[in-house]
Amino acid sequence: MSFDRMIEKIVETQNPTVAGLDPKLAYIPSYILDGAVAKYGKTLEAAAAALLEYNKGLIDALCDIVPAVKPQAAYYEMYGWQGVRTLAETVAYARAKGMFVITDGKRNDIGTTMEAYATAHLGKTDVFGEKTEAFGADALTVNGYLGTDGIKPLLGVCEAEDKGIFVLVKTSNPSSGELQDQKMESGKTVYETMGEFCEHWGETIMGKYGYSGVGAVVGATYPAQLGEMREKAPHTFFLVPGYGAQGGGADDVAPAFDKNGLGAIINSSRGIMCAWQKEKCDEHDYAQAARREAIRMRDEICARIGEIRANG
Ligand SMILES: O=c1ccn([C@@H]2O[C@H](COP(=O)(O)O)[C@@H](O)[C@H]2O)c(=O)[nH]1
Repeated sequence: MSFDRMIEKIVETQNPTVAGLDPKLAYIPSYILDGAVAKYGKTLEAAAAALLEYNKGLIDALCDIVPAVKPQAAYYEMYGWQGVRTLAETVAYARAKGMFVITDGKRNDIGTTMEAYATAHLGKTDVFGEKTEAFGADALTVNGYLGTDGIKPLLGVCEAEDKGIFVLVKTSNPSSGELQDQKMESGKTVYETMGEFCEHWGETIMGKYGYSGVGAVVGATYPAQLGEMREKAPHTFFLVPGYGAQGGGADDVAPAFDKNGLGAIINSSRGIMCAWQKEKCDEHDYAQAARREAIRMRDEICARIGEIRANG
């Protein structure tokens, strides 16, 4: 019902990062693509099979050092139902390897439809009286801008199934301020108000480390707002995208952490997935290149957290 399981994985691996799994065919080594095309032809089936093999290689190489993965649903939906099946298989594979899985779906809708999303991604679907996990993630990203009606259905599922949600608060993209930075009548910004909602929504699903099961997405590309929200939303765990490919670095993400070095998990997707292309190494070494980048990222961020803690 909270992020306790994720926090425990972060502490166990001593690594507050999450590897994004946003696979595109352009990132996948040709030996994997050629094998899939030889088997299935130039079809969606081949693309989905290539994605799965690529993801499994990454998960195998990362599962002992990285606590979590974040598959972004759009990269799977792009390949039709075959791609969506790969999403479900990726989630199951990562969980079987002990990783915490955050499905980045940014779902939102009115109450009854949100109930269906909650059941699909975090809960158990009733199939002719039998309860079955459909996608089975540990956490889901959601958009809270439809208000409490759109979030409440998730809270019950989070409590019953020990799952969590990350609500979009201050996103990493360049135009996020067009709406999110606007001042409301209260004098507070829209993102600050959404952060307050997260604190409130999480009150009933509080965990033993002081963080609830309602987290917030706050971008690494806005370090000042990360620091501001860390103070203003002390019970809200942050999922921080924008490190690496979007320009964020260790200094930028440092304000996301609390005095114990917890409170945030930093995402890198392209930085880890495409490390083999950046390194220009042998394509057969793609998963080990991802591991090298994950270790570099972990060490850079942990060193920065350590400096801050040492300086009080
Ligand atoms: O504000 C947001 C919310 C979500 N994202 C997602 O995170 C990853 C970032 O990928 P990189 O390759 O590390 O840039 C991607 O899945 C986005 O959809 C975000 O970037 N910003």
